[in-house]
Amino acid sequence: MSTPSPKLLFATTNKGKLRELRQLVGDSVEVVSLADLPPVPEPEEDGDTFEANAVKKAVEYARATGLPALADDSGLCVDALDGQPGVLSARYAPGDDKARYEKLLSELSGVPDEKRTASFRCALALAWPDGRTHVEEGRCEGRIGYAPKGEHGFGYDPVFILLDSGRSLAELTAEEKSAISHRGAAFRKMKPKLLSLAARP
Ligand SMILES: O=c1[nH]c(=O)c2ncn([C@@H]3O[C@H](COP(=O)(O)OP(=O)(O)OP(=O)(O)O)[C@@H](O)[C@H]3O)c2[nH]1
Ligand SMILES: [Mg+2]
Repeated sequence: MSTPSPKLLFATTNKGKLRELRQLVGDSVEVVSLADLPPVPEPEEDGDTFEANAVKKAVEYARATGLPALADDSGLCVDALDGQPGVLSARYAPGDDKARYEKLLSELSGVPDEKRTASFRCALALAWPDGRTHVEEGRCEGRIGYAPKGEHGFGYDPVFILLDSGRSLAELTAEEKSAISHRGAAFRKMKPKLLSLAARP
């Protein structure tokens, strides 16, 4: 029996997102990641919204590879910073994730608990090689802590505190995070479209 051909490209360069998307999709759809394919130029993320950037990434990766592509544009919107870093979350500070959340903590120094509210947002875009697209969004509410805690997750997770439990997103297992996260919420809305890719004629 021949190996079945891949049905869906996870079009992200972010290993944390890739890990979460793989766990969310399980074995319901055959997937490949960018690392499995010949190099493809990285789209410029010049949109003003998560949706615009997610669609741009999905369309460009689908055209370049000939595969249906699922792209994720996401970020952290902090109320006391007028929604920043928002779509610029990945570029908020040079260096690594730690440098970025440390900058955030320093920007919020002296800001009291009740004004440290924030939300994670995620737009997931599915694009077919012919240019058709479908977008779903999700969000997760919380507040920014005062020091990092937890070893799981990625990005700003160690400083993002959940309102009900007081735990950081980085203190949750991958399954616990996906059950309440912006990405998990967007993914569950997108899932029927993804399953339709796997359907055999
Ligand atoms: O703590 C976090 N938990 C999350 O669940 C999460 N989701 C997104 N982010 C942050 O938001 C930016 C995304 O930027 P982004 O959408 O452009 O992705 P990226 O550039 O890393 O990869 P790509 O998918 O574009 O290839 C990056 O700084 C991420 O750290 C998160 N941080
Ligand atoms: Mg990016």
